[in-house]
Amino acid sequence: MTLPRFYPIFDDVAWLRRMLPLGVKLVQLRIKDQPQDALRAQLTESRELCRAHSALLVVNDHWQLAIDLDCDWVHLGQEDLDAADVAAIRSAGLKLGISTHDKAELARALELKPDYVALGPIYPTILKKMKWHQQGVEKLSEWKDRVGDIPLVAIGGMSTDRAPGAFDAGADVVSAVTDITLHDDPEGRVREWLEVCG
Ligand SMILES: Cc1ncc(COP(=O)(O)OP(=O)(O)O)c(N)n1
Ligand SMILES: Cc1nc(C(=O)O)sc1CCOP(=O)(O)O
Ligand SMILES: [Mg+2]
Repeated sequence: MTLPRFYPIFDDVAWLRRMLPLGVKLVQLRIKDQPQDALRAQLTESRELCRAHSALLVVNDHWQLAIDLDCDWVHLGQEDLDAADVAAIRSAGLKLGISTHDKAELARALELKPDYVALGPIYPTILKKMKWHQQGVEKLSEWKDRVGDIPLVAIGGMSTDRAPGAFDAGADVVSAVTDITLHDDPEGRVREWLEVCG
């Protein structure tokens, strides 16, 4: 499977309203700590916006809601996998992306036949506290050897300047949050990302 090479992550549908018209074709909605009705409204509008812009929407964490709302993709981390019903996700036809941080997590992910594998944090991230030290781009080459044709996503501290190095090392897709959301001109930054990612 070939995925778009630029994969921004946002915490509110309002970002999707702004960024999808610029040409973003793969986007994750990563919402923490919202009540179920608000989540449902966010996912429903995001699904419709992505359909209207021919973009892929990946729902982080909320796999049951993604099934219920007829979404196409979910992203799960290792702790999410402990509680998720992967068989239900698969039988509902959803595609699945999985986070990995070490070889044991990668082995677990590969057993589930993921539609992409993410490796992070490639560089230090300020988005959330992580127990993992930065992996470095070299680890992307090792991961690419291990995942073969499964798309490999580089995440964590990524920027437009760092993206080419990640692609050269073996990433198929580069994901970013704060490089966009904390930028003075998020739309301008997304345009730069789209250019860098070709
Ligand atoms: C593309 C991508 N990679 C990694 C993550 C992290 O997932 P997870 O470890 O479950 O952590 P949270 O994002 O849920 O805090 C991701 N969301 N997307
Ligand atoms: C959500 C997330 N997961 C990571 C992982 O390594 O699994 S790093 C990360 C944060 C990415 O944000 P930023 O681009 O601002 O560093
Ligand atoms: Mg998660």
